[in-house]
Amino acid sequence: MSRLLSRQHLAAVRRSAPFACVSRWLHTPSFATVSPQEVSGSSPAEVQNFVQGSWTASANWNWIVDPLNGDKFIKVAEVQGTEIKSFMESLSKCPKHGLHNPLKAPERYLMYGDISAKAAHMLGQPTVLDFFAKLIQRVSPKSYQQALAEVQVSQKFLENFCGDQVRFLARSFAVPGNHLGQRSNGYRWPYGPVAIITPFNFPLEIPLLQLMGALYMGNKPVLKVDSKVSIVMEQMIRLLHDCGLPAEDMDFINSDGAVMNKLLLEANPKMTLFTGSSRVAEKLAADLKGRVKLEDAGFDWKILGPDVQEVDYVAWVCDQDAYACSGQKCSAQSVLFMHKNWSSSGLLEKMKKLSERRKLEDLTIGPVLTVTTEAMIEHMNNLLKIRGSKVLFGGEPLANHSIPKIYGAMKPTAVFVPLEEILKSGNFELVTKEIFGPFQVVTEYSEDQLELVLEACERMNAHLTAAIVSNDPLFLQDVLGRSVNGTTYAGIRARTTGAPQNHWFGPAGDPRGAGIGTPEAIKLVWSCHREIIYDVGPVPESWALPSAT
Ligand SMILES: NC(=O)c1ccc[n+]([C@@H]2O[C@H](COP(=O)([O-])OP(=O)(O)OC[C@H]3O[C@@H](n4cnc5c(N)ncnc54)[C@H](O)[C@@H]3O)[C@@H](O)[C@H]2O)c1
Ligand SMILES: O=C(O)[C@@H]1CCC=N1
Repeated sequence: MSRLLSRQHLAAVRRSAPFACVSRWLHTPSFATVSPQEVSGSSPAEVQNFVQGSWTASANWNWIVDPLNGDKFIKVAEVQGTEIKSFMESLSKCPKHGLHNPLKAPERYLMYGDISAKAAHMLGQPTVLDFFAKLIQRVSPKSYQQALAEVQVSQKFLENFCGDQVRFLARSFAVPGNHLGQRSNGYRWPYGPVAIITPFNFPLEIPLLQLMGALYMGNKPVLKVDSKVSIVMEQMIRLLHDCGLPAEDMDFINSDGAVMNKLLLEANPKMTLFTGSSRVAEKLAADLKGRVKLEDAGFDWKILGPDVQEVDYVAWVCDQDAYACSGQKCSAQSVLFMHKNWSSSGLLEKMKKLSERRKLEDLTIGPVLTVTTEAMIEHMNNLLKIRGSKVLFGGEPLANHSIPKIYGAMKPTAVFVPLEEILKSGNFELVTKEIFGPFQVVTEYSEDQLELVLEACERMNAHLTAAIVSNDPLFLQDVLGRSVNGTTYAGIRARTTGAPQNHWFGPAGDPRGAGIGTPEAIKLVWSCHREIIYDVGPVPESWALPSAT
């Protein structure tokens, strides 16, 4: 039973387990209480909560089923509505001026630089990289390379904020005043008690980068990750504790959406970072009276320009952008606007061939955790009712698998819809609906239809990632100047996915838009501006009481 075990118990398990199991446990990192290879229906894992410095269970266990075979393989102690009091108390212990700020406990900025350095070193160990990559694969099935890349981005992020880089996030500025003794200082100030809510598809990267950003700026966060994948962050929190993260600095809650909603309404965090669907994002924005930053849905576009070149490479990037992680990236290529010059280039045939390479055995195609096969087929059939539409490839369920029916299992699919049809008001909402699975819409445009393409992009509601695949500088300049997506790649190698830690990732065009991972994102999301005006005198000897004004 690879349960959540105390260190002593773990040592006993390692002593008593059969050699093969021992060898696996021997390669399990010291902080770990689960083994990715062990977790299964016959050896289920447990996930607990962490509140006010202690790991806790709950009266309610929510069983998570293995996305590959439906076995109950993880049980999560999901906090019930009657059990949120300790989380509320914990958040209430943090004042609005935070656990630290530029004028209070500044040594904590240095502490977090040290924690980042230690965590970066530990996460960079090959066995630890592999541990998290495999654990991610178990709960959010993606290819090993995709899972490893998520861990590597997280590790590089931690490297980025070693040493003085955390205190540099709180860099302030001074402006001279009108008279001696007066000056104004601009500071980045924490919010204090905050909340972080993250989805299932990046079990480590999104929660970790947002958690550390919140802590760096002096906040006290309660973190909630989708229960389907929260085992990953539970293990990462253990790693962070081993690297010096103070036990009282953050809480970790497992719950369903409704209980988390209740906690937010009753604990009143001063800021909530939400990453997930637009439906929930808009609800929370209303419930929390705007005290949110959102990374919500992505309906991400790619425009191929008139200059056809590097067709094999472009086809490969299109395949990766649309179908890696079975299309379950907020940055996934959802619609491809192909200039007509590409129609005779063989691009679509190459994309079809690449999609057919994908197989369940290596998880280059796999379970879809929030859209069923039936829902994807229904969406496809609705698109096929549009005049001139057709399936380019895919369009069928995966075969020969044991993926439970609560999850989707679909071949990589592309549906062609004529551009003029897309723009018709009766079709636009349907065509631009985000399908969080291996599904994309393809269309083409002629030289004189770029305006229609840009109209389509303007009418979309989500402006997360985009790609303009061209090396024509005037074309790039024109499209970039008349679009808004917050993370836009431009050039013949442009992609929509795989954002690393070294550039902004987030939507644009929405004042509630969040970002992740960069200094700009951390400061924008996890701090606010505070101006302190010093006016210490001396009062001039000649001063006399002026008339009232
Ligand atoms: N912008 C980004 O960076 C980004 C990244 C990943 C996923 N996403 C989006 O997330 C969606 C897929 O994830 P999903 O279907 O799990 O999203 P979801 O909104 O259903 O769930 C996201 C998280 O919110 C929690 N939640 C649900 N209802 C809640 C409520 N009322 N109050 C508080 N918390 C609640 C869930 O338990 C989960 O932890 C897609 O739309 C995708 O585009 C966006
Ligand atoms: O490329 C992506 O979709 C991920 C999500 C958050 C940052 N990068």
